[in-house]
Amino acid sequence: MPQFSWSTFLTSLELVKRLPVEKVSIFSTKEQQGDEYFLESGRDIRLFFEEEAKCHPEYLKTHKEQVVNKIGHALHDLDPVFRSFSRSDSIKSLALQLGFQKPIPVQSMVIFKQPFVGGEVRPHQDSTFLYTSPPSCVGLWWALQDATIDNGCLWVLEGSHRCAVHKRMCRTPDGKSVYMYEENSMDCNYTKLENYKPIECEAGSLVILHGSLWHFSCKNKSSQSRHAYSLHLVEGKDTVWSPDNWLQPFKLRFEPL
Ligand SMILES: O=C(O)CCC(=O)C(=O)O
Ligand SMILES: [Fe+2]
Repeated sequence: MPQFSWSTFLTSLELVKRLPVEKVSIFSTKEQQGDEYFLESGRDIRLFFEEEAKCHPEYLKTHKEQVVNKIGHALHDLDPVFRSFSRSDSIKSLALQLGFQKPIPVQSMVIFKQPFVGGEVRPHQDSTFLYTSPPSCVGLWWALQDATIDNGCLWVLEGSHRCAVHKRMCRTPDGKSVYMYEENSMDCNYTKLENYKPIECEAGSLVILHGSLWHFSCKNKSSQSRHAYSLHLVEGKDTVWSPDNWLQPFKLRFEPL
């Protein structure tokens, strides 16, 4: 198993300090992220904030490290420390063991689940956002801190990796916003939260998420943060990256491991 490189964690804290608060972009899984700042973050490194930050713009400027929700989405290409970790031999070897022939990292995020304000991530399948034909997305999620029920660990719907990809988030033809599209009818009941199981794990643990697996995480109501690094791979051999995915390679081409 690829060991997490702790220098990447320190780098993410440095990035939060260094990156400008150009725009108070709030990350929410309740509303669609249709704005330009989000849509162009696929091939850049950008900061997103908790909903609470919207009401406290001054606080955000002085204490952004306490209200940052995530940094994304091309750390694995653009930041040298994240790049060397995300493209290490051990991650490539893991991807090959998982059955990838030409693994391509397409998205990376440091997800901060801050004490008291860290927001929920609603139930979803990762292939909804990173769709290939046929679907091939796999998420690698490292706990940077112990993840518990109290601080908002992942919850997964066992067996749902066998479900079809229910919805897709697509870019509108003008490229300026996104909409949800029902790709397949609902073949598993993902709405019953009591059927999900918590994945509590220690700092450094790696959780591998099949792109069709339904998962969510709750708001962090505790005083302990629950930060994570998440890297998504897709298959580059005999698959097609959907031209209407929100995340497009544009000038920064996708590069296999
Ligand atoms: O860390 C979380 O709470 C959610 C992460 C997630 O959905 C992902 O990495 O695919
Ligand atoms: Fe996810």
